[in-house]
Amino acid sequence: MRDRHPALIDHIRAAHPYGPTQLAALDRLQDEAVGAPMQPLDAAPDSAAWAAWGANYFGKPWSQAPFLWAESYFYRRLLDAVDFFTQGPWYWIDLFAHLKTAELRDPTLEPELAALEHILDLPPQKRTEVLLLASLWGNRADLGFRIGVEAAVGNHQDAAGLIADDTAPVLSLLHTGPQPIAVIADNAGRELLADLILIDHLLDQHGGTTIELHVKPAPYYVSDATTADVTACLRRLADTPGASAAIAGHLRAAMQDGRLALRTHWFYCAPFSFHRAPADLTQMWEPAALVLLKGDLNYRRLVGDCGWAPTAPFQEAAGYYPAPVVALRTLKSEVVVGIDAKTVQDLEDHDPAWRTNGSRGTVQFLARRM
Ligand SMILES: O=P(O)(O)OC[C@H]1O[C@](O)(CO)[C@@H](O)[C@@H]1O
Repeated sequence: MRDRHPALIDHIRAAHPYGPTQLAALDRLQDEAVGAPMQPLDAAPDSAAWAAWGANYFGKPWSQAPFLWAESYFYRRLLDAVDFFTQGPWYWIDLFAHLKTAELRDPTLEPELAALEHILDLPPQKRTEVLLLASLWGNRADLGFRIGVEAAVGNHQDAAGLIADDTAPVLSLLHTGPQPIAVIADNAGRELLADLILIDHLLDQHGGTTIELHVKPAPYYVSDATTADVTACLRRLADTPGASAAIAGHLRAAMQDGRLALRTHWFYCAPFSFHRAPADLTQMWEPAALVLLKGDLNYRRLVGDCGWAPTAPFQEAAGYYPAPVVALRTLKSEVVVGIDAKTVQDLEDHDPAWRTNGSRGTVQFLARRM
């Protein structure tokens, strides 16, 4: 937070032609980010909620609030500073849109999308595995993580990078037949493209499958996906002729006939773990035969952002979750469970930053509670 948040504010200032009001608000947030006491939200529809959630933290340094709480509040304050929820010229202008757009315009994407033809030649079960792992490693393409840090994302996009691997039970569940699935998305851009390609395959594999794709209700953690980002990704897929464009067409058709539905909930931008999810959100998760939970932040919210021993069982940390769940995550923050002791020791010996450098991934699965 000390390094990344000031760098992000500088970046946002430089990227947009804001006027004195927004610049002054960004300056105030910058002062807080480097040590001034945390201030409450200005008048906004959700300021009463934040006033209650933050009663113990306002007036104190940001470092005294829990990390998950403080990061979440920082992104809410950024929206406030740039008048995102204020009627006027900056209303609902995504301050991170230029970063997400740049990722979709990256010329290296074109050959990757063109290569989809080869994936479609694979036998269906192998294709599920390849696309599931593509969705996992897509989580490395995270813009917030890159800003202000030198992420040592290296050569671990292989079996060695996967330090907990429940792929087998997930694949067998996905191959049982049509079922309701939920995907809780993380980042827009490359990661969301990979998620959408997986979704298309799952819909195609068993007619009768339905999928709900959960996105954030507003810009968050720089690159988190919103409805606008789903639209942008569908357009990007459609721009590459062949398999990619065909997938875009299938997904649009699935949205039109209701097999694929977008969902969101205010709680996805709230500063808490999923233990505190309200009933109307847990009711969205419960019917799923499998919830695919993407990314580092969702993982922290699943297991609780606390000091678990890395060897603590995944079941112990996530057993409360109300549906079968697979967490597909690359490690960008300290919290992790379900890693065997020998692997932990090896990682500590050979790559002490393994929990935060984004180079390791986990596929962790929990079946439905009995
Ligand atoms: O996009 P992801 O995978 O959820 O990663 C978000 C993560 O990035 C960070 O903001 C920085 O590493 C973490 O605090 C957060 O959990």
